Amino acid sequence: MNNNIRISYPSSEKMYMQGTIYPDLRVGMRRIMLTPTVKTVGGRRVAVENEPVVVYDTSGPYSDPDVEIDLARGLPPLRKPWTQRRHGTQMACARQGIITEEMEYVAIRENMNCEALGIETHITPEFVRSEVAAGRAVIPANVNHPESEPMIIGPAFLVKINANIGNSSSTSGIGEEVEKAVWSCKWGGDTLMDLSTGTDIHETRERILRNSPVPVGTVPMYQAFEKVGGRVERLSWEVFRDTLVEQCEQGVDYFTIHCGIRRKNVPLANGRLTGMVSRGGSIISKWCMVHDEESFLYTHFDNICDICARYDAAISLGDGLRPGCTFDANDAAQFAELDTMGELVERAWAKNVQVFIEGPGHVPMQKIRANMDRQIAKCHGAPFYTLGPLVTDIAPGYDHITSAIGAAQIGWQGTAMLCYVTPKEHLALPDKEDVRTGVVTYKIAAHAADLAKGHPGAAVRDNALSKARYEFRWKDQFNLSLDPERAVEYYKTSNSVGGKYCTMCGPDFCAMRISGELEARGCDLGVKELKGVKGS
Ligand SMILES: C[C@H]1O[C@@H](n2cnc3c(N)ncnc32)[C@H](O)[C@@H]1O
Ligand SMILES: Cc1ncc(COP(=O)(O)O)c(N)n1
Ligand code: SF4
Ligand SMILES: [Zn+2]
Repeated sequence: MNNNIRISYPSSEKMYMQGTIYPDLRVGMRRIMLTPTVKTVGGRRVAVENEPVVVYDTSGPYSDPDVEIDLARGLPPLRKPWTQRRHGTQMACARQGIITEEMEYVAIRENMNCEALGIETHITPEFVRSEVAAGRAVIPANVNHPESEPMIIGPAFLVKINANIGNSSSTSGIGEEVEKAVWSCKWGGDTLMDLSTGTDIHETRERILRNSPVPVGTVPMYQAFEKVGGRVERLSWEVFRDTLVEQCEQGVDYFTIHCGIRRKNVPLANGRLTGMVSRGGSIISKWCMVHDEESFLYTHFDNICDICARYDAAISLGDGLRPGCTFDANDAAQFAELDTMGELVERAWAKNVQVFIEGPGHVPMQKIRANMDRQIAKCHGAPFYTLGPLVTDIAPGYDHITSAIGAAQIGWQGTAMLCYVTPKEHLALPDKEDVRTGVVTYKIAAHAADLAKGHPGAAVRDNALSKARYEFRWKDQFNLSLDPERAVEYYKTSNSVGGKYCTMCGPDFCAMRISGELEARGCDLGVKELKGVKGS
């Protein structure tokens, strides 16, 4: 294993913001340093400073040069002192009116440096508490995953993205999976799901958890199924329960469990074009049919909640009957399951267990809204977490894009977390480079949704980048971008750094240059001082 794993970003510094309720809190952020704007005023060249831009940072201690990284030992246990003095789940605390360390942490994190910029925000620690109390937001934070930096999933907050990693029976080792995990954090992944189904499932998860600064989710059914040698008839509540406890002990922050599948609803998927595409969903459906019994995930739901409550693990109600093609979208099977999930939400809340709802899948654009509306109508305000959705089926190799189109739309409509899809979807197990592409693609979808929703301060980075672009501050444009390495690589394919144009139009046709010259001659084109972008 490469023990020197580090994350760095060009012209960026790690910075920390302090807590108020809890002055010991240090909330990590990234500050991007910019070069000055050079103007000619009255024949003299003057340099006007551009303020650094502060951005949300998922890279944890990996980007802090003062923290020693040792993958064999794992990250520092940030949350340990907090969880040791606490009794009860985040939801239990919230309902008692207690603002936990995690709640103040996420409030600071979501606002970035809005206060310094004079941008108003609705996000206060008390607001976070009230959203968690109402079940409208989830802070996935297993007491046994102290390495994780708190984050929040809810429609009133920044839209989050999840990256799926993990091995399959055919490929990849533990070192590779840890590398993918850290890589996802570098590019902006907010949570990770370890979906391993191959060898060393327990040890792979252990190494990911100990080195993950973001919450980790799993589908415990995969390991339970592996334990019974892939023989559905041998599966039982007991095997599942023991697996769930094992993973809770390790520190898994949220579990995808397909509790919404009822035996009576399984046949609804029969007439579909692509049947069932959920692994967990197909396994539990087969169990129901083989045993001719109701699903033990449904009948034991309260037991599942009791286990999760002991560790403050959250439940992600898995969409086992999600449509696997646009033709099957919004059918009776899918919506029967969604309605069942709505029933289960209140039972989780009765035990102070945080819960969110998984959604599809493959959905053409005109059918996306009905998914969000029905989730809102039936699930009592619990956050929605969707896979894409992919808006067409005809682009294998480009399904990060077919799905990001749907993800941006459903994110704007109120979905709280978007599960990424990589270019390898439907084709092969993604590698490290696919993780980067998937994460950056989903950052685009999530950020587009944040802008459209008007999240406080979301536009600061866009405006700073646009200003840099207009002023031909190329390095600032690259450094402010989601993938600076890619931007500079493309620029260099046919430019030498620094010109007042690029090879797209060439010097004579560069509209931005012509426009800039007009302005310099005194034609005011109306660009005003931008909030949060000083030095205009
Ligand atoms: C539910 C989603 O999870 C993805 N998925 C399943 N297993 C893995 C894995 N090991 N790595 C990455 N993605 C995975 C599938 O491609 C599907 O889109
Ligand atoms: C958003 C999301 N991520 C992961 C899964 C689990 O996969 P599966 O349902 O295939 O077991 C899921 N159902 N939804
Ligand atoms: S991605 Fe591949 S292995 Fe998974 S369901 Fe589709 S065809 Fe089967
Ligand atoms: Zn698919």
